[in-house]
Parts: sequence; structure tokens; C-alpha cells
Amino acid sequence: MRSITVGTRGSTLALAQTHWVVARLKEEWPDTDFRIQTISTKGDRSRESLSSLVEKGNKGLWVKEIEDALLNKRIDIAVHSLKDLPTSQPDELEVASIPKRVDARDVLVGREGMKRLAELPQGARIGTSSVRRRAFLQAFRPDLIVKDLRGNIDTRLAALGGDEYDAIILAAAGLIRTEQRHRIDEFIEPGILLPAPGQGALALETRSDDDLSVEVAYAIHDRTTDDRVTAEREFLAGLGAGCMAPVGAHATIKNGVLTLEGWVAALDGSRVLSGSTTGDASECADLGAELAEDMLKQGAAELVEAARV
Ligand SMILES: NCc1[nH]cc(CCC(=O)O)c1CC(=O)O
Repeated sequence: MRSITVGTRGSTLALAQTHWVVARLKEEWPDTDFRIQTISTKGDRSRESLSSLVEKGNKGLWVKEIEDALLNKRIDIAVHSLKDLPTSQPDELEVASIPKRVDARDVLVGREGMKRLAELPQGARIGTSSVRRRAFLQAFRPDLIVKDLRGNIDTRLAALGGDEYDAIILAAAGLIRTEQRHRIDEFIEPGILLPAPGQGALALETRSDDDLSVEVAYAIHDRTTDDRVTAEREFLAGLGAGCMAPVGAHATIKNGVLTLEGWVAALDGSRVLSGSTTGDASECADLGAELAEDMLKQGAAELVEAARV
């Protein structure tokens, strides 16, 4: 029996995602033996703040050790959250497959009486460490107090039990994949909090020359998800921004027509530039690149640059 080793980080979410992927792959390839190998990354181990790591140029904080394991052949397929994966891969590696996306939206989880964003009292304290969520939240409700909240999903949910936060914002996908959908109090509409490019989607990365793993992974590829996230990620790449930028992007497809919405914000939410474009889904990459170019002309470059320092 041929055997394929699937690698991932060791967090609850990463493992849940990987078990889901392996179950789907097993349906397609019942005669293949899949093993799961967990790998700890700098992002998991670090006691430094994320922002200080980002300053040191750690683009793929969660990704480097996983890619090394692919290159060393310790693993054959890596499972990533697409939104944490840099927009380009090392030469010898490729994204072989993008499975069907779950809900891309952000959600609110709040204490008693704090369960809807628009109805939170003046000065309510919101926990998030995402610069994107912070900026868009402050643009929508300048009165809210956004407080840093780091850590994995369980750590962040546990923080609501203390008295530092009234509500927290998370990706719906993380709660759905870890079977904690019941914790969601409100799905926040993209018109208020535009999701991160690729949020809710996974990426299966392989060695480019490993034909077997590429073929195995591709069996669970989802074309519609791929077109949507390609538009979103080309937008991000076209802005010259990474996953730590105050940038949102959300694409939808109806009858083969793709609509892409993109936002770039000042870190304090005092400005939000927004734009959208629409076209044939087969042109997804160009649509993303064009929207980025348009918005750079409108002044997005300054906002992306301000977020870099
Ligand atoms: N940056 C951490 C991270 N990476 C992927 C997810 C959630 C799952 C997804 O977006 O696919 C999360 C947690 C969060 O943003 O709440």
C-alpha cells in the first residue's frame, strides 16, 4: 500500500483541518495509507509578540518549518489555512489543491448582553490581534475599545471568561472546523468587516515534482473556491501587502461572474478605501490585480506602507 505523510501544525484548528482533509482524501484514494505528522512552527513557539516577529521580516510565520519539512521529504502534503500562506511559494513547492471553502466571514462571540456588534454599549471592549479587524471595527464604531488578544482559538474563547473583554472577533471557519459553531453569536456581514483574503479556505502544498502527491491532493480541489481566493490573493499581492496588513478582500461567483470587493484601511480606521470589480470568473487573477492597481492609484499605497512600519 502506498503511503503519504500529511503535515500540519499541532494546534487544535490545524489538526481538525488536517483530519478533515485526510478523511476527504481517503474517500477519493481508499487504497492509500495517509499518516499525519505535526510540526511546530516559530509562530507556535514564540513568546515574542507577533508584531516584533513581523518587523524581523517573518513573512510566513506559521509556514517556514512546514515548507522545510516538505523540502526534506519528512512530509508529502502540507495543510495550511490559506490566509496564513504567503502569496508566493518557494520554487520547488506549489499549492496543488484548494478544497471547498467554508464560511469566509468573521464572527462575534460576546458575554451576556454583548452579542451583537451594532448593539454593543459605548466603549465596549473588543478582543482581536488582527490589524484588519481592528481597523475596520474602529471605522464602523470609533467608540469601541479594541484590545490586543493573541493566542489560539481556545485561548481567545477562554479570555471571555475573565473581565478584560466584552466580546471577541474570530473567523467563522475556525469555530466551524473545531466543532464550536454553537459559540457563534453573530456572523458579521462583509459590508461591515470585510474578511481576510482566503479566509475560510485551506491550501494543500506539495513538492512540484512529486506527481503522486500532486494528483492525490488535486482530487479534492474546488474550482470555484480557487477562482474566488485567487482573485482575493492577487489583490493582496498587487497591493504589495501580506497577511498582516489592514486589507480585506471578498469574492463571490454567480453564474460564472466573479465580483471582488477590496478594502484597505489606515491602522486606526480613520480611512477606509474600498473598491470592487466584476468579470468572468476565468479572469480571476487579472481581476484581483486590476483592482489592486486601481486602488493603488486612489492612494492605497500610502496605507499599505503605513502598516508596514
Ligand atoms: N491567523 C490565525 C488563523 N488562521 C486561520 C484561522 C481561521 C481559519 C480560516 O480563516 O480559514 C485563524 C484564526 C482566526 O482568524 O480567528
